[in-house]
Amino acid sequence: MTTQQLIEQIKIKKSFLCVGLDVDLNKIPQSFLALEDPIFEFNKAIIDATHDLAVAYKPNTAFFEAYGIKGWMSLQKTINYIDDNYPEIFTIADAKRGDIGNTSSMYAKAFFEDLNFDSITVAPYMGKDSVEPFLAFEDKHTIMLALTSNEGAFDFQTLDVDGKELYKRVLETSKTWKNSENLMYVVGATKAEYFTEIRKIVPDSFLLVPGVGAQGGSLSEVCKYGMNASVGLLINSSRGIIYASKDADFAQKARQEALKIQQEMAVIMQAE
Ligand SMILES: O=C(O)c1cc(=O)[nH]c(=O)n1[C@@H]1O[C@H](COP(=O)(O)O)[C@@H](O)[C@H]1O
Repeated sequence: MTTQQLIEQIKIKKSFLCVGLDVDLNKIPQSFLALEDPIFEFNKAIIDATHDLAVAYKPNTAFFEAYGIKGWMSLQKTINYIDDNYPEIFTIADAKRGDIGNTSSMYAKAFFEDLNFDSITVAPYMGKDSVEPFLAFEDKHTIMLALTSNEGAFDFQTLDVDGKELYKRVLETSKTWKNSENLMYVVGATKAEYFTEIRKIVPDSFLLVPGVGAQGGSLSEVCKYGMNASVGLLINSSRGIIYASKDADFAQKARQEALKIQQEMAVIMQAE
C-alpha cells in the first residue's frame, strides 16, 4: 500500500486507529479454546467488529510465535483474512527485526513477500545495512523504533551522543539511507512531550504510536504535538480494545472501545 492510499483511508474513515492483535489465550473467552484455531477465530471476530473504525491492524508476532507452528499458521490466516476481506487496511507485522544485511533481506522476504504485510517494525541498533534491505521493497514500509513507550527507553534512547540524544541521531541518520522515503517511526504515546522535537526532524513521516489504553498515553496530547497536515499518526491500542470484555460480548465491547477512540479522532481531525 502506498502512503497516499493510507492517507486517503484516514480521511474516509476519519480515523487513524491501529488495532493491535496481541492474542493471549488466557485472556480470551474460554469458549474459543474448543475451536481448532482459537487465535485466528478471535482475531476474525475482532477484525469484523472494528474494520470500519480502524485503518490498520498490528499483530505482534510474539503472541503467535509463542504457540509454535500453530501460532505461525494463525498469523498467516489472520493476515490473509484482512487482505481478502478488507484490502484497504494497512497491515503491520510487529516483529522488531534487524540483522546483518543478508539476514535482514530474508526477514524482509518473509514478512513482505511470503506473508504480504504492508509494513514491519524494525530495530535500528545494527544500523544502515541492517535496515536498507527492508527499505528496498517498493510500497512497503519499514517502521523503525525511535523513542519507545516503555521505561527502558531512557536506558539508551535518550542518552547524550555528542550533544544530541541518541533517538534524534537515529532519526537524522536514517533520513540519509537509500529509499528512506519508505521509513516510518515508532514513538510511544507515553512520551507526548517529545513529539515537538521529533517533528522538527521528521515533519512529514508517519509515526506509529503505541501506548494509549493499557499503558496510559494520551491521544489528545499526542495529536497536539505530533499531528502533521496529513495526520501522520497511527495510534495503536491492543489490550484496551481486544480485551474490553472477557465474556461473549467481547467483540461488541471491542467495537465500543474502538468507536470511542475513532470519535475522538474525528473531532481532532475536524478541529485541524
Ligand atoms: O512497536 C510497537 O508496536 C511497540 C513499541 C513501543 O514502544 N511500545 C509498544 O507497546 N509497542 C507494542 O505495541 C503494543 C501495545 O499494546 P497495548 O499496551 O496492549 O496497547 C504491543 O504489541 C507492544 O509490543
